[in-house]
Amino acid sequence: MLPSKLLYNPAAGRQRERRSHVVQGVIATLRSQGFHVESEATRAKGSGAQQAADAVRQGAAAVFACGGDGTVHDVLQGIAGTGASLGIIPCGSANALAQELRIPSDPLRAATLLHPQHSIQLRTMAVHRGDLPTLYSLCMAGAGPDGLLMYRMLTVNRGGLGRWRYYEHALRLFCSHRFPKFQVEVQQSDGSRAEHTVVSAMGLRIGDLQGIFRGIGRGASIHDPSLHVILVAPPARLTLPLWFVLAWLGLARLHPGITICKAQALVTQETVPLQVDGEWAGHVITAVTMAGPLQRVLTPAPVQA
Ligand SMILES: Nc1ncnc2c1ncn2[C@@H]1O[C@H](COP(=O)(O)OP(=O)(O)OP(=O)(O)O)[C@@H](O)[C@H]1O
Repeated sequence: MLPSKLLYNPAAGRQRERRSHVVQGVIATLRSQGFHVESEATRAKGSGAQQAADAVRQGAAAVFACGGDGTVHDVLQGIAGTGASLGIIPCGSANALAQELRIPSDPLRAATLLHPQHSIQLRTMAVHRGDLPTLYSLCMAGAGPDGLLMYRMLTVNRGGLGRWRYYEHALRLFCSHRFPKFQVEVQQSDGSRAEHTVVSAMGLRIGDLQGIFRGIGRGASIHDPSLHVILVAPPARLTLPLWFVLAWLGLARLHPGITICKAQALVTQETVPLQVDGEWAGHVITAVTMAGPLQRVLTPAPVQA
């Protein structure tokens, strides 16, 4: 039996009143499959990182994040580099990483497919933020409008409306805000470096950001050892909506103001509003690299990395 901890976010997703019932079912299933698992609710926003680190210190060899991408993000901060495996039980309104790994969106069904011997090693992104602690990610980091959106969302009661709250606030932000341009340096896989003036810069590991942002990540993959970089040139009023529409149609590469490339690092030359995995990460000078630690992740079936 693999000593494990399941951290569930009582504030994630919908059907929160059923969460403890679902969690009990998930635990029973995981136990029957070889995980000696104990559960604990996350205590507050971001607390999953410390709780996951404590679980590993107390002997957990796997930590399950039961929630959405935000809960996975929190747990990863606590276990990256420790050797503990990450398990994902989707219960959020956005479960993009689970989907990328072909983990079913139904939590009980997901639990039935996870076994201690089924896992892959994935390289994490390291997101350096000046004096702030480095963050690790398996999903995405974005500087510019998406960072600002996550800052705005800090004060919003999401009230179980899930993604619709994001869409509403994204629209409001676009209508009310001027997005300043900033300089980024892209270090490409062949060692070359290029500077760009942009209004938005993203480093992605997943191809489907779900919902109306679905098309934006097309071409990115968690199994790709390099970073999928998307840069959007000014003027924001023109290039951002055109990007959105063309991405929706699967034609983002036709956008004259968009650069899409594979890279090893993406560095901003000035402070920018930053989001990592859909979480506000500060107004910082940022360096996103593919040099984070390898992370073992439980998957439904053995997959060639
Ligand atoms: N006990 C808690 N109380 C309040 N917030 C929490 C708690 N535990 C975790 N969180 C925070 O909840 C946020 C959302 O978590 P998550 O992404 O897992 O759910 P979600 O329903 O997909 O999220 P959302 O729709 O709000 O993006 C994260 O910022 C996480 O840190």
